Amino acid sequence: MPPTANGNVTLRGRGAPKPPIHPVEYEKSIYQKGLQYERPPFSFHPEQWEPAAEQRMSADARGYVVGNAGTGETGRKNREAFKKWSILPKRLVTTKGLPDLSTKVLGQRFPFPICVAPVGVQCIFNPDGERASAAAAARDGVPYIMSTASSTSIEDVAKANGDGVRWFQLYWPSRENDDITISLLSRAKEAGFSALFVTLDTYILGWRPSDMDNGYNPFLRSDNIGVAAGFSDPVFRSRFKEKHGTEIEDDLHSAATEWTGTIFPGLSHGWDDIQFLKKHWDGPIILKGIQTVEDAKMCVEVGVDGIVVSNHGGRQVDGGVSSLGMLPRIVDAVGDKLDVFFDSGIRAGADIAKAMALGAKMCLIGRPYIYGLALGGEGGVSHVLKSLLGDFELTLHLAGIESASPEHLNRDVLIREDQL
Ligand SMILES: Cc1cc2nc3c(=O)[nH]c(=O)nc-3n(C[C@H](O)[C@H](O)[C@H](O)COP(=O)(O)O)c2cc1C
Ligand SMILES: O=C(O)C(=O)c1ccccc1
Repeated sequence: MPPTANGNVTLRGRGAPKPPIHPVEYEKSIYQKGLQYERPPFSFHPEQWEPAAEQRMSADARGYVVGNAGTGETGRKNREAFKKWSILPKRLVTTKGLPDLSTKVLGQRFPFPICVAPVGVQCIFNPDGERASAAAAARDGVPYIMSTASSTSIEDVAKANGDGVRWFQLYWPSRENDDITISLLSRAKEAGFSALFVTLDTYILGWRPSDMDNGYNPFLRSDNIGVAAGFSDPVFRSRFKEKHGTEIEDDLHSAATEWTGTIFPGLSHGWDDIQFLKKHWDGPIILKGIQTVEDAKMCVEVGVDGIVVSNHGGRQVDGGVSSLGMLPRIVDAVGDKLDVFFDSGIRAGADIAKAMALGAKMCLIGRPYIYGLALGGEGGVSHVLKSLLGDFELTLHLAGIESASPEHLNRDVLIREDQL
């Protein structure tokens, strides 16, 4: 095995992950161990993760995670968009080692171009929920984005993530609740979250037939599993007491309803409000849910550090455009002015390669790691992350692509299938 190309990547700042193992080592160890030793908790086939996890979940959890908005058209388009592009493998490309998978975002170099997407209420899928996924991400050298809608408190997620890199995703309360927003941001900062991802596409949940068929809202379960991040907030707690005259614990249902209404306020903020976040967050700000060139240009204008080209996995606007479809235009318009992250539809290593070739600097992994969590807790999340990275690494290596940097992984390595 050639020496690792990225073994000596250095990371600045707090929370830099330990040098991770090279993804291909995962494959090597599996072949070497064969069937004699411990096997991964479930299949390596990325397309089997969803059906396998579905079998393990309750109908409610299944509908919630697999479900999309409306007819599911945008969810399907997200996947179809990847199939329109194909990789052009090159031959007799001599290299000194395996490809360098590192990427630079937010002024820092990271060993791998993936991070864990913010996904709410993970205790639905495994009792360890966010603790398990945050621990796996840290172990595998992948940044973890914690959702405001987590079923674990900010401080407990930070603890599980240890010296990993962690970023906080904000579901942004409306401006009359600025004190709650400030409290969430200061707790996140205090707990070592170094960047702020602000989700713009979900000020109210989309039209979700599966959840409505099941009468299911993960926040409003009788066991109150979905609300830990809010119930642990001192400002939310005192606001609730002022308003209702009781402690949260004395009226859990009202408190859960109140928390849902706080982080999904029903109306959108405006571009002017971004200045408020800049004032109260000392660190990079990334706006998540961008799908148009016009909005991407506005993000440059208001002076944020990055965007996530995302349609929330097709869960918000049914009939909306595919996220990958919009990526190249958005990159052309703003790619040299801020960092472009990408999600919605990544399911395998080749998908990461295609999104990066179209200009993304880092991809957020969404549903696949939740399937890993449902199938195998922390080990399951780790298996998914390592599998995606190993698959990505060998895809680049065997296509003669020397690194994940734009110098090597760019549009020249892709061709449109419909133009052949
Ligand atoms: C069950 C579930 C819960 C999610 N919760 C959040 C959330 O709390 N905050 C957020 O910004 N995005 C959330 N998302 C969206 C993801 O961050 C990401 O954009 C999406 O999963 C990408 O699509 P994909 O999983 O189909 O690749 C959620 C997605 C799913 C599937
Ligand atoms: O389902 C989602 O997409 C989402 O963002 C969410 C997260 C937590 C609770 C409810 C919805």
